[in-house]
Amino acid sequence: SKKAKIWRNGSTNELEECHQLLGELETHQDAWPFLQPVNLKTVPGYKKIVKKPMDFSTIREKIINKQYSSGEGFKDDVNLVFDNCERFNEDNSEIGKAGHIMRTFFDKRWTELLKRW
Ligand SMILES: Oc1ccc2c(c1)N[C@H](O)CC2
Repeated sequence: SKKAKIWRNGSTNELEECHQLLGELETHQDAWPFLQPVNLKTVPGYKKIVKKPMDFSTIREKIINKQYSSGEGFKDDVNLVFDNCERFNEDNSEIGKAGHIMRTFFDKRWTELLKRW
């Protein structure tokens, strides 16, 4: 829920399950556009167009540094990766297609996790 400021039932295994799911995202064959931050110095327009850059390595750092107060914050950052991708890339481009595949994969796994919590 929006107001949740702690992990549901306070269990640490939710945080571990987000960390495991992140591993599945990082090892997916279509993850390559999302593994590292976009280089704002070399990609024309990206810094202006994408207000909140996000990538899987940044999400990993945030988990490790306990910067998520809820599973929702983790989910929001993963969705931010895919929303940024849609903003900057044509749907039928290689990176645009990878973003749609990765979003579909994440949505399914996230739904499965929510059913278990
Ligand atoms: O042609 C290009 C070149 C660089 C990038 C993209 C497309 N899309 C990524 O979202 C951001 C980086």
